[in-house]
Amino acid sequence: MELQNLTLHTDKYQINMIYAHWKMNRHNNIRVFDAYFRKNPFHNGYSVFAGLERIIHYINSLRFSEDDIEYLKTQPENYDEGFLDELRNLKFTGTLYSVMEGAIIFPNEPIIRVEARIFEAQLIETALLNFMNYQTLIATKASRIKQVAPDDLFFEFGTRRAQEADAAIWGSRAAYIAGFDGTSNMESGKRFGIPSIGTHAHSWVMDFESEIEAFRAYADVFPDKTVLLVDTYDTLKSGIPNAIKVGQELEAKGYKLKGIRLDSGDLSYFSKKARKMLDQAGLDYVSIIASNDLDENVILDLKFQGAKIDSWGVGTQLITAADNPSLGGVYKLVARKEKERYEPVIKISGNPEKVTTPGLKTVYRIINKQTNKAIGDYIAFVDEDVKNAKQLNMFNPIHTYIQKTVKEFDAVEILKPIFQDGKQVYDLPTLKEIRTYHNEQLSLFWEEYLRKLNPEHYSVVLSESVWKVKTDLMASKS
Ligand SMILES: Nc1ncnc2c1ncn2[C@@H]1O[C@H](COP(=O)(O)OP(=O)(O)OP(=O)(O)O)[C@@H](O)[C@H]1O
Ligand SMILES: O=P(O)(O)OC[C@H]1O[C@H](OP(=O)(O)OP(=O)(O)O)[C@H](O)[C@@H]1O
Ligand SMILES: O=C(O)c1cccnc1
Repeated sequence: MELQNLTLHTDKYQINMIYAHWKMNRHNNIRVFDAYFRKNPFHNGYSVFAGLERIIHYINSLRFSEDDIEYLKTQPENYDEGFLDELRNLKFTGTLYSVMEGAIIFPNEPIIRVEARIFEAQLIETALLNFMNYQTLIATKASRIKQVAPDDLFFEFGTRRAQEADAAIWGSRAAYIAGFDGTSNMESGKRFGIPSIGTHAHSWVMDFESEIEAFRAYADVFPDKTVLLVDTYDTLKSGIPNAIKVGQELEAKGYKLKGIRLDSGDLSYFSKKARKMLDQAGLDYVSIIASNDLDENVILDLKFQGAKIDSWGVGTQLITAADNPSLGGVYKLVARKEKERYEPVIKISGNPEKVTTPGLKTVYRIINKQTNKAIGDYIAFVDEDVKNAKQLNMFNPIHTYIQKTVKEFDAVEILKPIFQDGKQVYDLPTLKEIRTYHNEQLSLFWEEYLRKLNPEHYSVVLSESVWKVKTDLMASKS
């Protein structure tokens, strides 16, 4: 895949900060940043991580071109020539840990940790958050949608309504990670190997003298792949009867009509009528696909009404995350490396949820050995031995009354090394592997945490050492 250079895809204040660091000769100081978010979107109980592949491509192609440098020269900041030379030589030399795409993740735990020269670590904040926030948001929305009808097929139809091309392309990949089955976007199909699918539009029908001619013509061209859109004129009186006629004609030629698509009106009523009419005509194998501003709530309601729909085309609501259009992921400085020691740093806030958690940390998923289900996530300093601990005190830093001691557990570190000293040490998994990993991850959680309405709160806790450093630092700053 062609790598796109997005080095200037950053906020100006990042460039100005790294310039000021350079002027003060602080730019080589090693710093640690954590990326995390504070609240699940859509009132969901979890989020689904996506965006890592693009972050890896971005970091691997991090280079200021001469064009970029020329642009920087036009800026009123009047950056020194020495700084521009430093930029000319820039590449990522740091270490980056991340959870894997498809992972189930929760608020307030590091999902990406960057340890690098401040010069690099500061520069990449904007793009890294941009990729992580959008793709994780869409994967989470897709997961909610898929969950309401796990045995049905879901197709991503949102390109025309997406916030421009990148969102459409990477959004359809995010949806596929979280369980969608295909996309209408051909570029995503080509780039990522996602199954691409398509029916036809109303314009196809309107371009012929009659609906039946339009259906026949399409079936002639695609005799074994035809899905007919039946709502251009009158769904019950002409659309479905004409589709049945064409289905029977196809049968006579040894083919099978694949499906019909409903795109307006009462989708429950029409689908039940359509199913009956198709079955009575011997076309019980013809599937019914629905579209029209669908989201997880409408689909759930249609399932509840007993709609006879097998496949769902979901566009606008998914690709724009319409009911919660951003994920508020942040990237915070958590430690300064001084002479081989990591000095934890903190950002204080009146809102306890916004106080940062200091130090060089990692995240363990604590799994009950008997049930093989996740109990909670445990944030500890990297040098704490969590895996071999006899017992853990799961102590919630915000809701301090929540405490439990766990004994028979496996601690699985969910942050994985992606770059070590600038070198990529992580082999990119295939999308198939990512989908499998996602499903394995889902199976680690009790359904109480996964349900779409009022899910149980999943515990994300701090080790006692992290909590102590945090409270001591808070006390020292107040
Ligand atoms: N049985 C149903 N129960 C609940 N919601 C439904 C049902 N049937 C359709 N819907 C949803 O109701 C909304 C109907 O929107 P709208 O009134 O704009 O569509 P329409 O008039 O049928 O079609 P269009 O305007 O696209 O020709 C859509 O989001 C659709 O998915
Ligand atoms: O509704 P979405 O979930 O976004 O799914 C994609 C929509 O795009 C197409 O409609 P079109 O662009 O022709 O316009 P329409 O929505 O007015 O039918 C298609 O027929 C779906 O209705
Ligand atoms: O193939 C389809 O039916 C389709 C594709 C994009 C948007 N709406 C429908």
